[in-house]
Amino acid sequence: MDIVLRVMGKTSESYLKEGIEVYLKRLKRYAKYSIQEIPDLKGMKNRNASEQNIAEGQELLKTIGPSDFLVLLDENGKRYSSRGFSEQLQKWMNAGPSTIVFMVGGPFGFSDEVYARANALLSLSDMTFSHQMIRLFFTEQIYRAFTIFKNEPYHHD
Ligand SMILES: C[S@@+](CC[C@H](N)C(=O)[O-])C[C@H]1O[C@@H](n2cnc3c(N)ncnc32)[C@H](O)[C@@H]1O
Repeated sequence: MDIVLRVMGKTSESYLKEGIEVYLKRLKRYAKYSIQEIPDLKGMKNRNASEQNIAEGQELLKTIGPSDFLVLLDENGKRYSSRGFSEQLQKWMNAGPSTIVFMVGGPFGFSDEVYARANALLSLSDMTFSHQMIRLFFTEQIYRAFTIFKNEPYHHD
């Protein structure tokens, strides 16, 4: 099974790239996890928030297969402890989709069409993070979730 974090645009900051690489390397022994960057859309500066959301949403939805399990990262989604997330991830995996896609929204979040396709909404905090930083925080949480499944001494309650 593949676990994918799908995001709009490249990871721009080297300090984030470096941190993400650390966790991608560590994750190799546990899961088929990757970060897929969808190229930024051109001409967005002249569009209002709702137009941007709709255009980005259409791009994001093109990348979702009919049997993909889609989880949106969203401040208003369900919050878990790291241990709770680890259990929930295992349940989603046990349900047997070939791919679980976690998706990060753009500067204005997601369009209604994307919300309508989502299978679940996941919040990492009540605070809002940049769409760049969330890539690192989420990747570390995925690593943490796998070390919890495996009972390895990374997470301490
Ligand atoms: C800058 S935020 C945009 C959020 C903004 N509230 C909106 O909807 O207009 C960009 C993206 O980062 C992700 N994100 C930021 N903070 C988050 C959090 N606390 N939990 C989960 N995802 C978050 C979400 O995918 C969000 O769509």
